[in-house]
Amino acid sequence: MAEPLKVVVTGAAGQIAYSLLYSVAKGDVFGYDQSLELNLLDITPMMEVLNGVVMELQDCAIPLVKKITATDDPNVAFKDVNAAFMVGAMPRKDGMERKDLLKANVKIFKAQGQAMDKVAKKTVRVVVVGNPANTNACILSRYAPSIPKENFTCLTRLDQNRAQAQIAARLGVTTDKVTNVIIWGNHSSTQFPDVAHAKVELNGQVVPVPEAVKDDNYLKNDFIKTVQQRGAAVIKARKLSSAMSAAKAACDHMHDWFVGTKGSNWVSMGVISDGSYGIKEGLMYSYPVQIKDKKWSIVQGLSINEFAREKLDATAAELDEELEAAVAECTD
Ligand SMILES: NC(=O)c1ccc[n+]([C@@H]2O[C@H](COP(=O)([O-])OP(=O)(O)OC[C@H]3O[C@@H](n4cnc5c(N)ncnc54)[C@H](O)[C@@H]3O)[C@@H](O)[C@H]2O)c1
Ligand SMILES: O=C(O)C[C@H](O)C(=O)O
Repeated sequence: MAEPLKVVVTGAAGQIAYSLLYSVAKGDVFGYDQSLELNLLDITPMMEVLNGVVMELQDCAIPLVKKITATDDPNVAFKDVNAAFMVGAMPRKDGMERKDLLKANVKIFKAQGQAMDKVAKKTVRVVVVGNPANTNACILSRYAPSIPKENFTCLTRLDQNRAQAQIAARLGVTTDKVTNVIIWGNHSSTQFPDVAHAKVELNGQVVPVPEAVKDDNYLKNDFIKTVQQRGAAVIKARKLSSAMSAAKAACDHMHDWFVGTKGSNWVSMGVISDGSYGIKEGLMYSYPVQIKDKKWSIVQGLSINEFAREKLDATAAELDEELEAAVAECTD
């Protein structure tokens, strides 16, 4: 068996982590023959709860898990880690937008970036889940300058999974038949779920999603709104934000980063913009990416019509504003 991989989960006593830790521990993300050392970080008042999570993980009796370290010290949690799931942050309540969390959460990512910079492996691969995820990831990266910017990403896979599931249900197929849906921009209500380049396998034939759906009005209106508002709909119903689906998406994201994408398929990830598709450099923007040898690259050359252009720019403008506010918040 390969050397153990060191994985940190922050917010480990919270609700997303409760699903996430089980999936990671049993091998869904890094492989069923990859042993693991799990570092669990939460804040001091949550240490008793976290201890309960550790007991449950032990009681799962999963042979892949070689060691579990529960701590409230980021310098211990991030020490030599290969992969980081950055979940620890306050979730929004009914009626809030995710950017309303900026004030409460962004400083967590500043402090954790500083710790990561000191003690994490320079090859660590990081996915930020805590909201506002894109901007938190940007701040985390800024405060960990010794780690390449490409190693910081944020989660928009939940939005992709939601979009894929909506299209699959509409066409009466399973979700695996729908590929190459794109989430552009911010993990917020300005995100642009785009199926212009998506494909679906229908009766053994692969066809473009717009051709299969045959309802442009639905794709330009209800479909987009449903995906944009899905997080809020879950909060309204559950009185808690999505957790099982968020954990599954975080696992999908990290799995594909480590294992790679298949053939001409792509997935959506928030990554640092290099100016592709006219988006300002330095924003943490969700793009379609392909992954090989644990390196992502933005899919180039997709046609962007006027409708899409407007949406790509609107979500970029929101990210720009958020980042400005976050930087101001972090300047003491
Ligand atoms: N990007 C996405 O797709 C997505 C999806 C769902 C939820 N989220 C976000 O994920 C975050 C976590 O959601 P949840 O439902 O698990 O919340 P939760 O409140 O159940 O758990 C959050 C945990 O983080 C801990 N925490 C707070 N500050 C911390 C710090 N400085 N260091 C370490 N841990 C800290 C809390 O003590 C708590 O245990 C929220 O911000 C939520 O909005 C993002
Ligand atoms: O909507 C939220 O605030 C939680 C999460 O970001 C989601 O998309 O479900």
